[in-house]
Amino acid sequence: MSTVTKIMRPSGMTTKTLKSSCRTISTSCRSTLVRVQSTTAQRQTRTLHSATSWASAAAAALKRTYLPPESSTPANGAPTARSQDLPVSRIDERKVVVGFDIGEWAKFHHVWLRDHCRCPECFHPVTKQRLLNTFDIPPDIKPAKVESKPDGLEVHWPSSIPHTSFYPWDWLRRHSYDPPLPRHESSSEEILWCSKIQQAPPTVSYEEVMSPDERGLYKWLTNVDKFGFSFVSGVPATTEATEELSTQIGFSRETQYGKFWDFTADLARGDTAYTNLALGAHTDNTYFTDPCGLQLFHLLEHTGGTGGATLLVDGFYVASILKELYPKAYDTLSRIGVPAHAAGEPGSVYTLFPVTGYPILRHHGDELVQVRWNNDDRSTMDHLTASEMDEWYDAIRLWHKLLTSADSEYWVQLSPGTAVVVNNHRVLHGRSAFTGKRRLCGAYIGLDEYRSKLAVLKERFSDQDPASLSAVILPPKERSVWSPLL
Ligand SMILES: C[N+](C)(C)CCCC[C@H](N)C(=O)O
Ligand SMILES: O=C(O)CCC(=O)C(=O)O
Repeated sequence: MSTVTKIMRPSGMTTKTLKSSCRTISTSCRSTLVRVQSTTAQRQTRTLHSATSWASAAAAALKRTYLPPESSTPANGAPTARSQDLPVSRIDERKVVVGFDIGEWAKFHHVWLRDHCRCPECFHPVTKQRLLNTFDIPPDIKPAKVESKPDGLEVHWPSSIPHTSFYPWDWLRRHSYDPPLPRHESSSEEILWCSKIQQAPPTVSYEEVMSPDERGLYKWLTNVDKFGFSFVSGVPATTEATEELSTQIGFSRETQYGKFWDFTADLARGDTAYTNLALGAHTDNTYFTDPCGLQLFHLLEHTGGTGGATLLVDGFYVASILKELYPKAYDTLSRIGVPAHAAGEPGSVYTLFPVTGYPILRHHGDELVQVRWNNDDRSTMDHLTASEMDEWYDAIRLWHKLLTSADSEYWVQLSPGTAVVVNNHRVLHGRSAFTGKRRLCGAYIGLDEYRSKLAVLKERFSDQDPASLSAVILPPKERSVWSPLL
């Protein structure tokens, strides 16, 4: 799955222009970036399949174009006959070759195919766990026969270890690796945002979210999936209602601050969150190996004072600007680890292992998957060379400049009744200093719990637009052993 980050520049702006305009960014959001997790090529149009049916001679000629040239050793078994427009398959010395389309073929190791059999004997139909012992498979196993069936490839293993396996075409194609064929899954879209998001912040109503059909919950989490945060309006201003709201997503993540927090500026816990100081844009739990996934906040009260506005910044948006304008700094922040600690509680002291910590920008391949930034919770930087130290400070200064620009910052004054959930791996949060009595409640939710709930809701509603889901309560769909998730 590749990720494409596109910067839709105001017309006529070139990168050079961009640099100058970015440095003088005032209020206008420089651009809207749409980061689309998309497949690479679109499926080639099956021009041939729409053509008239083939004469056997033509089909024979085509088989050659469907499949790569035969391996040096003669293949055992001619390609299965192509009929009713089915993919073709052939047994080579160590792999089965499947021709899905003109020029779209992939090879699968014999041992891989046997190892991935998902019949009830090899793969538990209920628990979706593997039952087959991989290490009982002879390393030189080879199918006796392969057959192209309407729904998939049927493989007959040799009579010495009799077994028949079946692999749906779509599943085989999705898991192709030699070579990996372009994926055709619908793209899931991440929308990077700047301060302009204030015009239409992603919001769902409490009533929708709490609806038993889970339609509103799907809408809420789809917002978080796209924007990295979402408000929930109309939440009763109580800890009970807020806790019930957070458990709609999943069980909360307990930490040294408790399972569900109800906090104010009384230093009840050893952290500046429990003061009235301003907190710059940060992500939480930088001192944990695995920072929490979601963070839910609900302002329950603010009386007798001012300030206490909430700050949200899209870390992926800011990172994309840093990458565009200062690629060297982007690389530095993607490489150099930052140590962190939480040492304000007498009964606990959290530090990172390895002690040199993790980079501010974490990637999976080329894709940015996490922003980890809290300059207040940072420990001592002592693992860099002198020149790296200069490089790192230069880089975080550029990062800070972009992070705190009017273009990036979205300030909002929360009020009782409106909760907000942020993806702590992407969106940074903070607050302005305040006076008076200010009380918030909320919870952390693990990234895996959030992703699991979203995946279940996608299974249930995937073919419907969350915005237009009917109020009908859909029963949970039976999860197939061929689910694209497994
Ligand atoms: C529990 N509550 C969210 C109120 C505060 C947590 C402390 C925040 C900490 N400085 C961090 O950045 O992780
Ligand atoms: O008080 C707030 O609005 C946010 C506090 C905060 O940043 C945190 O608890 O992580």
